[in-house]
Amino acid sequence: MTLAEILPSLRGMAQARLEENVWPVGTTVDEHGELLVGGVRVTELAGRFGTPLHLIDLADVRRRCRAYRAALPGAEIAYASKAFLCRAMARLVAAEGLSLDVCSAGEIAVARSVGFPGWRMLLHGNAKTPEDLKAAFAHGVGRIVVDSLDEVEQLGALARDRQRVLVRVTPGVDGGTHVAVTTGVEDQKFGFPLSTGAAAEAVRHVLRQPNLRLVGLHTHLGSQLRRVADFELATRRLVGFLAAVRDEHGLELPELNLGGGHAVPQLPGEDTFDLAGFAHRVRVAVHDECARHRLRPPRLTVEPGRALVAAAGVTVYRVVAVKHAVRTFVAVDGGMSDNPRPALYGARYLARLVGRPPVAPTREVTVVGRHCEAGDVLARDVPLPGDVHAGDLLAVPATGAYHHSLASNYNLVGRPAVVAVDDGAVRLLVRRETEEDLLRRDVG
Ligand SMILES: Cc1ncc(COP(=O)(O)O)c(C=O)c1O
Ligand SMILES: N[C@@H](CCCC[NH3+])C(=O)O
Repeated sequence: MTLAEILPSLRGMAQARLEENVWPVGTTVDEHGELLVGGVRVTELAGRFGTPLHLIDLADVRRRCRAYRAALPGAEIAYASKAFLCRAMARLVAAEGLSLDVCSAGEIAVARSVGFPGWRMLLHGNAKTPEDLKAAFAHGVGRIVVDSLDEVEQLGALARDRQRVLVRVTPGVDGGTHVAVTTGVEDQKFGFPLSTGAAAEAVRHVLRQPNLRLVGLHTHLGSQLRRVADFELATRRLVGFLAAVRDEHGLELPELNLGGGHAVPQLPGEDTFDLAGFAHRVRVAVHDECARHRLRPPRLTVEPGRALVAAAGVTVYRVVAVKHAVRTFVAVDGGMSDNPRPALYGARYLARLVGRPPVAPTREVTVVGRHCEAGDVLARDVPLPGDVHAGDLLAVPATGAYHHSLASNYNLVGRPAVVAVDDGAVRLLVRRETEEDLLRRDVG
Protein backbone atom coordinates (compact mmCIF):
# COMPACT_ATOMS: atom_id res chain seq x y z
CA MET A 1 0.00 0.00 0.00
CA THR A 2 1.24 3.48 -0.77
CA LEU A 3 1.17 6.24 1.81
CA ALA A 4 -1.53 7.96 -0.22
CA GLU A 5 -3.70 4.88 0.20
CA ILE A 6 -2.99 4.57 3.89
CA LEU A 7 -3.49 8.25 4.72
CA PRO A 8 -7.29 8.39 4.59
CA SER A 9 -7.61 5.49 7.02
CA LEU A 10 -5.03 7.08 9.29
CA ARG A 11 -7.03 10.29 9.23
CA GLY A 12 -10.00 8.14 10.10
CA MET A 13 -8.06 6.95 13.13
CA ALA A 14 -7.54 10.52 14.22
CA GLN A 15 -11.25 11.14 14.01
CA ALA A 16 -12.03 7.93 15.84
CA ARG A 17 -14.21 8.36 18.82
CA LEU A 18 -12.42 9.18 22.00
CA GLU A 19 -11.87 6.38 24.45
CA GLU A 20 -14.88 6.13 26.75
CA ASN A 21 -15.04 7.18 30.41
CA VAL A 22 -11.52 8.53 30.77
CA TRP A 23 -11.95 12.02 29.26
CA PRO A 24 -14.07 14.85 30.65
CA VAL A 25 -17.62 14.51 29.36
CA GLY A 26 -17.99 16.48 26.14
CA THR A 27 -14.33 16.20 25.09
CA THR A 28 -14.08 15.89 21.31
CA VAL A 29 -11.44 15.34 18.67
CA ASP A 30 -11.67 16.77 15.16
CA GLU A 31 -10.32 15.61 11.81
CA HIS A 32 -7.04 17.46 12.41
CA GLY A 33 -6.43 15.55 15.61
CA GLU A 34 -7.28 18.63 17.65
CA LEU A 35 -8.60 17.80 21.09
CA LEU A 36 -11.25 20.07 22.58
CA VAL A 37 -11.71 19.90 26.34
CA GLY A 38 -14.54 21.96 27.78
CA GLY A 39 -14.98 23.42 24.32
CA VAL A 40 -11.38 24.72 24.20
CA ARG A 41 -8.55 23.64 21.88
CA VAL A 42 -5.79 21.95 23.80
CA THR A 43 -3.08 23.19 21.43
CA GLU A 44 -4.12 26.78 22.15
CA LEU A 45 -3.94 26.16 25.88
CA ALA A 46 -0.51 24.56 25.58
CA GLY A 47 0.69 27.53 23.51
CA ARG A 48 -0.69 30.07 25.94
CA PHE A 49 0.20 28.47 29.28
CA GLY A 50 3.10 26.19 28.40
CA THR A 51 3.61 22.52 29.22
CA PRO A 52 3.36 20.37 31.20
CA LEU A 53 -0.09 21.67 31.93
CA HIS A 54 -2.88 20.38 34.14
CA LEU A 55 -6.33 21.06 32.71
CA ILE A 56 -9.45 20.71 34.80
CA ASP A 57 -12.91 20.82 33.29
CA LEU A 58 -15.02 22.48 35.96
CA ALA A 59 -18.33 21.74 34.22
CA ASP A 60 -17.42 18.07 34.41
CA VAL A 61 -16.66 18.36 38.14
CA ARG A 62 -20.00 20.09 38.75
CA ARG A 63 -21.81 17.37 36.87
CA ARG A 64 -20.21 14.72 39.06
CA CYS A 65 -21.00 16.62 42.28
CA ARG A 66 -24.64 16.73 41.19
CA ALA A 67 -24.66 13.04 40.32
CA TYR A 68 -23.51 12.24 43.86
CA ARG A 69 -26.14 14.45 45.43
CA ALA A 70 -28.84 12.90 43.25
CA ALA A 71 -27.71 9.33 43.96
CA LEU A 72 -27.60 9.86 47.72
CA PRO A 73 -30.46 12.18 48.64
CA GLY A 74 -30.33 13.26 52.27
CA ALA A 75 -26.73 12.13 52.67
CA GLU A 76 -23.86 14.54 53.20
CA ILE A 77 -21.32 14.55 50.36
CA ALA A 78 -17.93 15.76 51.55
CA TYR A 79 -15.36 16.31 48.82
CA ALA A 80 -11.99 14.87 49.86
CA SER A 81 -9.87 17.91 49.11
CA LYS A 82 -6.57 15.98 49.15
CA ALA A 83 -7.50 14.83 45.64
CA PHE A 84 -7.13 18.39 44.32
CA LEU A 85 -7.67 21.69 46.06
CA CYS A 86 -7.28 25.28 45.03
CA ARG A 87 -9.49 28.29 45.68
CA ALA A 88 -11.62 27.72 42.60
CA MET A 89 -12.29 24.12 43.63
CA ALA A 90 -13.22 25.20 47.14
CA ARG A 91 -15.64 27.78 45.70
CA LEU A 92 -17.16 25.21 43.36
CA VAL A 93 -17.61 22.67 46.16
CA ALA A 94 -19.24 25.31 48.36
CA ALA A 95 -21.58 26.38 45.57
CA GLU A 96 -22.57 22.76 44.87
CA GLY A 97 -23.62 22.36 48.50
CA LEU A 98 -20.97 19.78 49.38
CA SER A 99 -18.98 19.59 52.58
CA LEU A 100 -15.19 19.44 52.60
CA ASP A 101 -12.83 16.82 53.98
CA VAL A 102 -9.57 18.54 54.92
CA CYS A 103 -6.47 17.12 56.54
CA SER A 104 -4.06 19.96 57.16
CA ALA A 105 -3.83 23.61 58.15
CA GLY A 106 -2.92 24.29 54.51
CA GLU A 107 -6.13 22.80 53.15
CA ILE A 108 -8.11 24.68 55.80
CA ALA A 109 -6.33 27.92 54.82
CA VAL A 110 -7.19 27.58 51.12
CA ALA A 111 -10.83 26.77 51.84
CA ARG A 112 -11.06 29.50 54.43
CA SER A 113 -9.61 32.08 52.02
CA VAL A 114 -12.71 31.79 49.86
CA GLY A 115 -15.10 31.74 52.81
CA PHE A 116 -15.83 28.02 52.83
CA PRO A 117 -17.89 27.61 56.00
CA GLY A 118 -15.94 25.93 58.79
CA TRP A 119 -18.98 24.05 60.01
CA ARG A 120 -19.10 22.20 56.70
CA MET A 121 -15.53 20.92 57.06
CA LEU A 122 -14.31 17.64 58.54
CA LEU A 123 -10.72 17.37 59.69
CA HIS A 124 -8.93 14.05 59.15
CA GLY A 125 -5.46 12.71 59.78
CA ASN A 126 -3.64 10.11 61.84
CA ALA A 127 -1.12 12.69 63.09
CA LYS A 128 -2.78 16.07 63.22
CA THR A 129 -0.23 18.63 64.30
CA PRO A 130 -0.86 21.43 66.80
CA GLU A 131 -0.98 23.78 63.77
CA ASP A 132 -3.69 21.67 62.13
CA LEU A 133 -5.76 21.66 65.33
CA LYS A 134 -5.20 25.39 65.88
CA ALA A 135 -6.38 26.12 62.35
CA ALA A 136 -9.41 23.89 62.86
CA PHE A 137 -10.42 25.72 66.04
CA ALA A 138 -9.71 29.14 64.57
CA HIS A 139 -12.03 28.43 61.66
CA GLY A 140 -14.66 26.52 63.61
CA VAL A 141 -14.21 23.24 61.72
CA GLY A 142 -17.44 21.36 62.27
CA ARG A 143 -16.18 17.85 63.01
CA ILE A 144 -12.83 16.34 63.80
CA VAL A 145 -12.32 12.65 63.05
CA VAL A 146 -10.11 11.33 65.85
CA ASP A 147 -7.50 8.75 65.01
CA SER A 148 -5.44 8.10 68.17
CA LEU A 149 -5.83 8.22 71.94
CA ASP A 150 -3.11 10.89 72.06
CA GLU A 151 -5.22 13.01 69.78
CA VAL A 152 -8.27 12.53 72.01
CA GLU A 153 -6.24 13.84 74.98
CA GLN A 154 -4.80 16.76 73.01
CA LEU A 155 -8.18 17.72 71.61
CA GLY A 156 -9.81 17.37 74.98
CA ALA A 157 -7.30 19.82 76.42
CA LEU A 158 -7.54 22.35 73.57
CA ALA A 159 -11.20 22.22 72.59
CA ARG A 160 -13.86 24.70 73.60
CA ASP A 161 -17.61 24.56 73.11
CA ARG A 162 -17.85 20.78 73.01
CA GLN A 163 -16.07 20.17 69.72
CA ARG A 164 -17.92 17.56 67.65
CA VAL A 165 -15.87 14.50 66.90
CA LEU A 166 -16.19 11.18 65.09
CA VAL A 167 -14.12 8.10 65.87
CA ARG A 168 -12.34 6.53 62.90
CA VAL A 169 -12.88 2.78 62.92
CA THR A 170 -11.13 0.03 60.93
CA PRO A 171 -13.75 -2.61 60.31
CA GLY A 172 -11.39 -5.31 59.03
CA VAL A 173 -12.57 -5.07 55.44
CA ASP A 174 -10.01 -5.38 52.66
CA GLY A 175 -11.22 -3.38 49.67
CA GLY A 176 -8.94 -5.22 47.25
CA THR A 177 -6.84 -2.28 46.13
CA HIS A 178 -3.15 -1.36 46.16
CA VAL A 179 -1.64 -1.94 49.59
CA ALA A 180 -0.46 1.69 49.80
CA VAL A 181 -4.08 2.87 49.75
CA THR A 182 -5.69 0.04 51.71
CA THR A 183 -7.12 1.46 54.93
CA GLY A 184 -10.04 -0.77 55.95
CA VAL A 185 -7.82 -3.55 57.30
CA GLU A 186 -6.57 -3.48 60.84
CA ASP A 187 -2.82 -3.71 60.24
CA GLN A 188 -2.18 -0.20 58.91
CA LYS A 189 -1.76 3.20 60.50
CA PHE A 190 -5.29 4.65 60.31
CA GLY A 191 -8.21 4.24 62.69
CA PHE A 192 -9.06 2.09 65.69
CA PRO A 193 -9.60 -1.63 64.97
CA LEU A 194 -13.08 -2.86 65.74
CA SER A 195 -12.28 -6.51 66.44
CA THR A 196 -9.61 -5.86 69.09
CA GLY A 197 -11.84 -3.58 71.16
CA ALA A 198 -9.64 -0.55 70.35
CA ALA A 199 -12.57 1.28 68.76
CA ALA A 200 -14.74 0.72 71.85
CA GLU A 201 -11.88 1.99 74.02
CA ALA A 202 -11.53 5.10 71.84
CA VAL A 203 -15.23 5.82 72.29
CA ARG A 204 -14.82 5.57 76.09
CA HIS A 205 -11.87 7.99 75.96
CA VAL A 206 -13.82 10.53 73.92
CA LEU A 207 -16.81 10.30 76.24
CA ARG A 208 -14.57 11.04 79.23
CA GLN A 209 -13.58 14.40 77.73
CA PRO A 210 -16.05 17.09 78.79
CA ASN A 211 -14.97 19.38 75.93
CA LEU A 212 -15.68 16.81 73.22
CA ARG A 213 -19.01 15.72 71.86
CA LEU A 214 -19.08 12.35 70.12
CA VAL A 215 -21.45 12.54 67.14
CA GLY A 216 -20.57 9.53 65.03
CA LEU A 217 -18.32 6.92 63.52
CA HIS A 218 -16.14 7.10 60.45
CA THR A 219 -14.47 4.54 58.26
CA HIS A 220 -12.53 4.74 55.02
CA LEU A 221 -11.72 1.46 53.33
CA GLY A 222 -9.17 2.73 50.84
CA SER A 223 -8.93 4.25 47.41
CA GLN A 224 -9.75 2.96 43.88
CA LEU A 225 -12.30 0.50 45.30
CA ARG A 226 -14.65 -1.26 42.92
CA ARG A 227 -16.52 -3.77 45.07
CA VAL A 228 -19.76 -2.39 46.44
CA ALA A 229 -20.10 -5.49 48.64
CA ASP A 230 -17.13 -4.34 50.72
CA PHE A 231 -18.89 -1.07 51.53
CA GLU A 232 -21.99 -2.99 52.48
CA LEU A 233 -20.05 -5.27 54.83
CA ALA A 234 -18.30 -2.31 56.48
CA THR A 235 -21.63 -0.53 56.86
CA ARG A 236 -23.19 -3.54 58.58
CA ARG A 237 -20.25 -3.82 60.97
CA LEU A 238 -20.33 -0.13 61.82
CA VAL A 239 -24.06 -0.11 62.47
CA GLY A 240 -23.46 -3.08 64.74
CA PHE A 241 -20.89 -0.96 66.56
CA LEU A 242 -23.34 1.97 66.81
CA ALA A 243 -25.63 -0.47 68.61
CA ALA A 244 -22.80 -1.57 70.91
CA VAL A 245 -22.09 2.08 71.78
CA ARG A 246 -25.78 2.61 72.52
CA ASP A 247 -25.87 -0.51 74.71
CA GLU A 248 -22.76 0.47 76.68
CA HIS A 249 -23.31 4.22 77.00
CA GLY A 250 -26.99 4.78 76.33
CA LEU A 251 -26.01 7.07 73.47
CA GLU A 252 -27.33 6.89 69.89
CA LEU A 253 -24.80 8.51 67.57
CA PRO A 254 -26.43 10.46 64.75
CA GLU A 255 -23.70 10.22 62.08
CA LEU A 256 -22.17 7.43 60.05
CA ASN A 257 -19.38 8.44 57.68
CA LEU A 258 -18.42 5.79 55.13
CA GLY A 259 -15.41 7.63 53.68
CA GLY A 260 -14.56 7.68 49.99
CA GLY A 261 -12.55 5.47 47.70
CA HIS A 262 -14.93 5.05 44.76
CA ALA A 263 -12.89 3.91 41.78
CA VAL A 264 -12.53 5.69 38.47
CA PRO A 265 -11.35 4.15 35.19
CA GLN A 266 -7.80 5.04 34.25
CA LEU A 267 -7.87 3.10 31.00
CA PRO A 268 -10.60 2.53 28.42
CA GLY A 269 -12.64 -0.56 29.14
CA GLU A 270 -12.32 -0.29 32.92
CA ASP A 271 -15.60 -0.16 34.80
CA THR A 272 -16.91 3.00 36.40
CA PHE A 273 -17.94 2.74 40.04
CA ASP A 274 -21.49 1.49 40.51
CA LEU A 275 -22.74 4.53 42.40
CA ALA A 276 -26.41 3.58 42.18
CA GLY A 277 -25.60 0.07 43.41
CA PHE A 278 -23.52 1.53 46.23
CA ALA A 279 -26.32 3.89 47.27
CA HIS A 280 -28.87 1.11 47.23
CA ARG A 281 -26.88 -1.53 49.06
CA VAL A 282 -25.62 0.84 51.72
CA ARG A 283 -29.12 2.14 52.38
CA VAL A 284 -30.50 -1.38 52.65
CA ALA A 285 -27.66 -2.34 54.99
CA VAL A 286 -28.29 0.66 57.23
CA HIS A 287 -32.03 0.06 57.22
CA ASP A 288 -31.76 -3.69 58.00
CA GLU A 289 -29.13 -3.37 60.71
CA CYS A 290 -30.84 -0.42 62.36
CA ALA A 291 -34.14 -2.32 62.40
CA ARG A 292 -32.40 -5.39 63.84
CA HIS A 293 -30.78 -3.33 66.62
CA ARG A 294 -33.71 -0.95 67.10
CA LEU A 295 -31.60 2.08 66.25
CA ARG A 296 -32.63 5.33 64.60
CA PRO A 297 -30.86 5.36 61.19
CA PRO A 298 -27.87 7.71 61.31
CA ARG A 299 -27.27 10.39 58.71
CA LEU A 300 -24.80 9.12 56.13
CA THR A 301 -21.74 10.96 54.89
CA VAL A 302 -19.61 9.89 51.95
CA GLU A 303 -16.27 11.46 51.05
CA PRO A 304 -15.47 11.01 47.36
CA GLY A 305 -12.28 12.64 46.16
CA ARG A 306 -11.09 10.92 43.01
CA ALA A 307 -14.62 10.20 41.77
CA LEU A 308 -15.39 13.92 41.54
CA VAL A 309 -12.24 15.19 39.85
CA ALA A 310 -10.11 12.44 38.29
CA ALA A 311 -11.89 12.21 34.96
CA ALA A 312 -12.19 15.99 34.77
CA GLY A 313 -8.42 16.36 34.53
CA VAL A 314 -6.15 16.11 31.50
CA THR A 315 -2.39 16.64 31.55
CA VAL A 316 -0.70 18.01 28.45
CA TYR A 317 2.98 17.34 27.77
CA ARG A 318 5.35 18.24 24.97
CA VAL A 319 7.52 15.50 23.52
CA VAL A 320 11.20 16.31 24.01
CA ALA A 321 12.87 13.26 22.48
CA VAL A 322 12.07 9.89 20.93
CA LYS A 323 14.56 7.07 21.39
CA HIS A 324 14.50 3.64 19.80
CA ALA A 325 16.42 1.42 22.22
CA VAL A 326 15.07 -2.05 23.01
CA ARG A 327 11.69 -0.38 23.04
CA THR A 328 10.57 3.04 21.82
CA PHE A 329 10.77 5.68 24.53
CA VAL A 330 8.83 8.89 24.06
CA ALA A 331 10.27 11.35 26.58
CA VAL A 332 8.17 14.35 27.63
CA ASP A 333 8.77 17.58 29.51
CA GLY A 334 7.14 16.38 32.77
CA GLY A 335 7.15 13.10 34.61
CA MET A 336 7.13 11.78 38.14
CA SER A 337 7.22 15.30 39.57
CA ASP A 338 3.73 15.99 38.19
CA ASN A 339 2.54 12.37 38.27
CA PRO A 340 4.21 10.00 40.74
CA ARG A 341 1.29 7.53 40.58
CA PRO A 342 2.86 5.02 38.17
CA ALA A 343 5.93 4.86 40.42
CA LEU A 344 3.90 4.70 43.65
CA TYR A 345 1.03 2.40 42.67
CA GLY A 346 1.90 0.99 39.27
CA ALA A 347 -0.92 3.14 37.85
CA ARG A 348 -1.53 2.79 34.10
CA TYR A 349 -2.38 5.64 31.71
CA LEU A 350 -3.40 6.35 28.18
CA ALA A 351 -1.69 9.02 26.06
CA ARG A 352 -3.03 10.64 22.91
CA LEU A 353 -1.29 12.65 20.21
CA VAL A 354 -2.86 16.11 20.05
CA GLY A 355 -3.02 18.77 17.38
CA ARG A 356 -2.22 16.91 14.18
CA PRO A 357 -3.40 13.77 12.40
CA PRO A 358 -0.97 10.86 12.59
CA VAL A 359 0.87 9.92 9.42
CA ALA A 360 2.10 6.49 10.49
CA PRO A 361 0.39 3.46 11.94
CA THR A 362 0.05 3.07 15.65
CA ARG A 363 2.58 1.12 17.66
CA GLU A 364 3.28 0.58 21.31
CA VAL A 365 5.66 3.00 22.98
CA THR A 366 6.66 3.83 26.51
CA VAL A 367 6.07 7.42 27.58
CA VAL A 368 8.72 8.48 30.07
CA GLY A 369 9.43 11.63 32.03
CA ARG A 370 12.45 13.89 32.29
CA HIS A 371 13.57 12.93 35.79
CA CYS A 372 16.73 11.18 36.89
CA GLU A 373 15.18 7.80 37.62
CA ALA A 374 14.68 4.81 35.36
CA GLY A 375 11.32 4.36 37.10
CA ASP A 376 10.11 7.72 35.82
CA VAL A 377 7.65 6.11 33.42
CA LEU A 378 4.31 7.81 32.77
CA ALA A 379 2.64 5.27 30.51
CA ARG A 380 3.86 1.80 29.64
CA ASP A 381 3.18 0.17 26.29
CA VAL A 382 0.67 2.72 25.07
CA PRO A 383 -0.45 2.85 21.44
CA LEU A 384 0.74 6.04 19.73
CA PRO A 385 1.29 6.83 16.05
CA GLY A 386 4.73 5.66 14.94
CA ASP A 387 5.62 9.15 13.72
CA VAL A 388 5.46 10.82 17.14
CA HIS A 389 8.39 13.20 17.30
CA ALA A 390 9.96 15.95 19.38
CA GLY A 391 7.66 18.97 19.58
CA ASP A 392 4.44 16.96 19.46
CA LEU A 393 1.84 17.39 22.17
CA LEU A 394 0.50 14.45 24.16
CA ALA A 395 -2.60 14.51 26.35
CA VAL A 396 -2.98 12.10 29.26
CA PRO A 397 -6.53 11.72 30.62
CA ALA A 398 -7.87 10.86 34.08
CA THR A 399 -5.31 13.03 35.82
CA GLY A 400 -7.56 15.35 37.85
CA ALA A 401 -7.10 13.57 41.20
CA TYR A 402 -3.85 13.10 43.11
CA HIS A 403 -1.71 14.62 40.40
CA HIS A 404 -1.31 18.31 41.13
CA SER A 405 -1.84 17.54 44.82
CA LEU A 406 0.89 14.87 44.81
CA ALA A 407 3.29 16.88 42.64
CA SER A 408 6.83 17.56 43.84
CA ASN A 409 9.81 19.67 42.88
CA TYR A 410 12.09 16.71 42.16
CA ASN A 411 15.16 17.87 40.24
CA LEU A 412 14.02 21.37 41.22
CA VAL A 413 11.44 21.36 38.49
CA GLY A 414 8.58 23.80 39.09
CA ARG A 415 5.11 22.33 39.44
CA PRO A 416 2.85 22.82 36.39
CA ALA A 417 0.12 25.40 36.10
CA VAL A 418 -3.51 24.39 36.51
CA VAL A 419 -5.92 25.87 33.99
CA ALA A 420 -9.69 25.55 34.20
CA VAL A 421 -11.87 25.11 31.17
CA ASP A 422 -15.55 25.68 31.74
CA ASP A 423 -17.99 25.57 28.86
CA GLY A 424 -15.70 27.46 26.50
CA ALA A 425 -14.20 29.75 29.16
CA VAL A 426 -10.55 29.52 30.21
CA ARG A 427 -9.06 30.59 33.54
CA LEU A 428 -5.65 30.16 35.09
CA LEU A 429 -6.22 28.67 38.56
CA VAL A 430 -2.72 27.92 39.79
CA ARG A 431 0.26 29.49 38.11
CA ARG A 432 3.31 27.49 37.09
CA GLU A 433 6.11 27.51 39.67
CA THR A 434 9.11 29.42 38.44
CA GLU A 435 12.81 29.33 39.25
CA GLU A 436 12.23 32.50 41.28
CA ASP A 437 9.69 30.62 43.42
CA LEU A 438 12.21 27.87 44.02
CA LEU A 439 15.02 30.31 44.80
CA ARG A 440 12.92 32.54 47.04
CA ARG A 441 12.34 29.83 49.61
CA ASP A 442 16.00 28.76 49.68
CA VAL A 443 17.27 31.21 52.28
CA GLY A 444 20.58 29.60 53.32
C1 LIG B 1 -10.57 9.86 55.14
C2 LIG B 1 -10.61 9.87 53.66
N1 LIG B 1 -11.76 10.17 53.05
C3 LIG B 1 -11.84 10.23 51.70
C4 LIG B 1 -10.76 9.96 50.90
C5 LIG B 1 -10.94 10.06 49.43
O1 LIG B 1 -10.58 8.95 48.75
P1 LIG B 1 -10.89 8.87 47.19
O2 LIG B 1 -10.21 10.01 46.55
O3 LIG B 1 -10.31 7.57 46.79
O4 LIG B 1 -12.37 8.93 47.05
C6 LIG B 1 -9.55 9.61 51.50
C7 LIG B 1 -8.38 9.21 50.68
O5 LIG B 1 -8.27 8.01 50.38
C8 LIG B 1 -9.46 9.57 52.91
O6 LIG B 1 -8.31 9.28 53.51
N1 LIG C 1 -2.63 9.19 46.52
C1 LIG C 1 -3.46 8.07 46.21
C2 LIG C 1 -4.79 8.17 46.84
C3 LIG C 1 -4.68 8.39 48.29
C4 LIG C 1 -6.00 8.54 48.87
C5 LIG C 1 -5.94 9.36 50.12
N2 LIG C 1 -6.17 8.58 51.31
C6 LIG C 1 -3.60 7.92 44.71
O1 LIG C 1 -3.13 8.68 43.96
O2 LIG C 1 -4.21 6.99 44.24
